[in-house]
Amino acid sequence: MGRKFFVGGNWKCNGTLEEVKKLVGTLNAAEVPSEDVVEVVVSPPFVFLSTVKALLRSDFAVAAQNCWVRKGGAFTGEISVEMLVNLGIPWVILGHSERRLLLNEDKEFVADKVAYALSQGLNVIACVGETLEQREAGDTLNVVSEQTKAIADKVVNWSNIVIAYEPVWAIGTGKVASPAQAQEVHYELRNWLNVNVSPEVAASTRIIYGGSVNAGNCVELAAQPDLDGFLVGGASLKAEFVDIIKSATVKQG
Ligand SMILES: O=C(CO)COP(=O)(O)O
Repeated sequence: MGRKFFVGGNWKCNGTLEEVKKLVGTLNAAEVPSEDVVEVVVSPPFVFLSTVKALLRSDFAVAAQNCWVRKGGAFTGEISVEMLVNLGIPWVILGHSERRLLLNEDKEFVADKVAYALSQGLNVIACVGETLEQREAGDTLNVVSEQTKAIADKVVNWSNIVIAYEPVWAIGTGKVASPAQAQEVHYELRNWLNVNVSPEVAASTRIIYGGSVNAGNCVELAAQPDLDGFLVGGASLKAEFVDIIKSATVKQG
């Protein structure tokens, strides 16, 4: 199947220039498994992207946290896909629940962004996930399938997409999904891809987990068969992120 373990660090709206440089220094000094074993991508706020790209070790890549939905132009405050391509930024995170919920990005808008970013050569970390209310109503699988379907309806080539399953109730709350809860949704998402896209896409697409991942819970999560890595928030701002990267070796044994 060849799904290389993927660890993303989503720095969200955090950090000063000094803090960002210090964090990059920590990452650069870290001993981690080789690029054959794990793909590492960190996502600083837009204003620090160039600095991080210039200073970061060459085996780690950078991602933007958002982009405009179509070609750039008269869209005050937005950052275009073309600009990211121009700066050599290879990845973008799209559809994060903080943008879906706080900035009212609906699934069609997210899917349009994914399709446009891919069309211009970016790799996309596409986030899906249910709220606590939706989980308690038994709607988890419906919600994540609908979010994935919106993307699948607009995307032909899946080779540059990583899906991040991030249950909203687990983000920044310290309430991590149990390994079994995560595995169940990852399995169902892969099954959805199998039935609705193709067996090849289901087998090759990485589905990573996000929501209160830390050094203490990453190994058990990483051991789940349909979990191909992590999208880490809070812990990606700390040296602990290195331990999370190292959990990739769980897949080797
Ligand atoms: O939203 C997340 C990553 O995109 C997860 O955030 P936390 O790891 O802080 O829960």
